[in-house]
Amino acid sequence: MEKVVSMKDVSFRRNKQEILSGVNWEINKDEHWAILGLNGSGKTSLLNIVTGYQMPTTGDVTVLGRQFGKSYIPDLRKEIGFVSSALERFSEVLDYETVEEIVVSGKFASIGLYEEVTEEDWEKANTLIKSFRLDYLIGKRYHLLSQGEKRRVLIARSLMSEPKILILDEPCSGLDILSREDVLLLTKEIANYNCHLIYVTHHIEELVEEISHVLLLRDGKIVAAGPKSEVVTDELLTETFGISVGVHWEDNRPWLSVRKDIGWTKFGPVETK
Ligand SMILES: Nc1ncnc2c1ncn2[C@@H]1O[C@H](COP(=O)(O)OP(=O)(O)OP(=O)(O)O)[C@@H](O)[C@H]1O
Repeated sequence: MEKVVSMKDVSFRRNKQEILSGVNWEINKDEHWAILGLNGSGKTSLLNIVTGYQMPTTGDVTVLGRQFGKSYIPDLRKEIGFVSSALERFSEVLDYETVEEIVVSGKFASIGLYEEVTEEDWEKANTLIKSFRLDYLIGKRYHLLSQGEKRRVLIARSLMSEPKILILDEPCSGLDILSREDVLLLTKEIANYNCHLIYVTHHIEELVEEISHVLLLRDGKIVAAGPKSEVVTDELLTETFGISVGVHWEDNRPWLSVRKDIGWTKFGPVETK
């Protein structure tokens, strides 16, 4: 069966720095992944390779049936949706557009409305707006939305082009608990849109039920990659984050606590028992 993403022995070097090394990773059909790792662990670099924005220094990469080095990569990008807080930096372009204009413009995978929009496009945008429970915002301009509403609108927009992979890069960063839960509820909807989710976060409590698999990254190397229940463990997360942590599960959702038996100084861990 064709893999959604396949990486074999991938490395990525810049200025003699080994940013990624020995990366072997596969996403199969119907899997939804989360990527966790400290700042600077290589998450963005890994995603830049998946989207074809950066070529690996060594190794083989195939994404959605396109083998890097042998396929035309710009076509691939049309099949990958990407939502990150970086998009909000373009907000002056979006500011005076209405919620429905922003969602429908996702058809062109560009910011703003530049091409002709058909009746069918509007219908599709309206369906997305309804299923993402954004209808109460119809007619409202982007700059008037709360941070959480902006994220949800951008996620709805990203599905207009029917991507086969959707990357959400820290979609809940900076949100309060209520807005975070609203965004997390959307992951259920996204799973119905026939696309494969890659969800980047620093917080394991965002690994909701729909996330089936997890990749842990530390210093550019994979600590573990596989089914969520096998990867989200005390030992593997402690290794990934470099601080002693414990996981507990509530309603199939993991939560993290820092363990008291180990204290931290600037020189590293010390026993406190
Ligand atoms: N093009 C590049 N040239 C030089 N160094 C780079 C380049 N891209 C990334 N790096 C370095 O590689 C390391 C990994 O960066 P990356 O942005 O992939 O980490 P990250 O896990 O996404 O971090 P964060 O959680 O802070 O976003 C960092 O030390 C970064 O400075």
